[in-house]
Amino acid sequence: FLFLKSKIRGYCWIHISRRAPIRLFGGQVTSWKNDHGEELLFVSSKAIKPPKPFRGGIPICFPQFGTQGNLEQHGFARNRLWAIDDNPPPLPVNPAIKAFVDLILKPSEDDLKMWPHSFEFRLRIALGAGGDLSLTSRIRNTNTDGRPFSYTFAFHTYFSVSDISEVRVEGLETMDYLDNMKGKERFTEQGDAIVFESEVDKVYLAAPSKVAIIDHDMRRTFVVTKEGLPDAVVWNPWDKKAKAMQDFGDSEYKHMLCVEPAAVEKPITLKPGEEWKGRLGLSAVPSSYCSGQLDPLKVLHG
Ligand SMILES: O=P(O)(O)OC[C@H]1O[C@H](O)[C@H](O)[C@@H](O)[C@@H]1O
Repeated sequence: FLFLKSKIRGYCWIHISRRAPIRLFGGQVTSWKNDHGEELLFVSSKAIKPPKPFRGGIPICFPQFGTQGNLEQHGFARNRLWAIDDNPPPLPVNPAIKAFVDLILKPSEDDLKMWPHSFEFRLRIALGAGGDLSLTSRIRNTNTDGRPFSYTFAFHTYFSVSDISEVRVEGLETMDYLDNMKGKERFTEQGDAIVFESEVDKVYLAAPSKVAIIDHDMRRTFVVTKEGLPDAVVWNPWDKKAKAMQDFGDSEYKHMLCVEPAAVEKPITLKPGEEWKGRLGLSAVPSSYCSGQLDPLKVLHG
């Protein structure tokens, strides 16, 4: 089968290959498991029900990332009911894909009052034979008044990690970033891989197409690939902000890390009839870390 549809707690979920449930509210992947049934994405034990955004999995930020505009934080797509797209325009066939589902979001009359642009947002969620997960976004300007529109975007991916203090992110060293905690001021990352000792909220600019999250304790490496999305946001709220968030446990920051392929610094502009495509690829590979034996270049370049 390609996917199953079920109704749990009054709202609709779909499951592809029993390994990745997707919430139609938000078009949001809420779980991704490996062959051993281990959860790879973080979901807060305090995640709340619609109409609030769901804390965990892979929320979609569109048409605005963060507070960069007049809309609600991260835009409205994560707060809308998406539909199953029964007849999506074809995408190039990838033989590694085992199962997929297509979703679609179009603006409601109320959305058009807030953001006066007509669009079709198609999302393909696919599982590969080895358990890899990919999300492909296609956004089309369907304005009939000849007007272009611009937006910012992110796949706000929450990874589950054993202990944030033991995690390293490889691939972003020496990159320029905007620090959301310092009024979006621009800095350059120094030296080594990124480690975590306090709150982090950074937008890495023109980040590489592959980033690795190395979890020593779990002996696992997440490889995040991105296409069409120049930036990568890295976020962990740490203890103080965790306590202030209603839908997040006080100590849950220890077990999560957001690495979010995104288009933040330079908004994407589409003319009527134009379509943009962005892709997120996730794989989780076993890593046997033994004091410095893990070769980051191997992780990043295969
Ligand atoms: O609480 P939310 O609206 O889901 O946002 C959670 C976080 O998302 C991103 O990572 C932003 O860079 C952060 O500034 C924000 O705090």
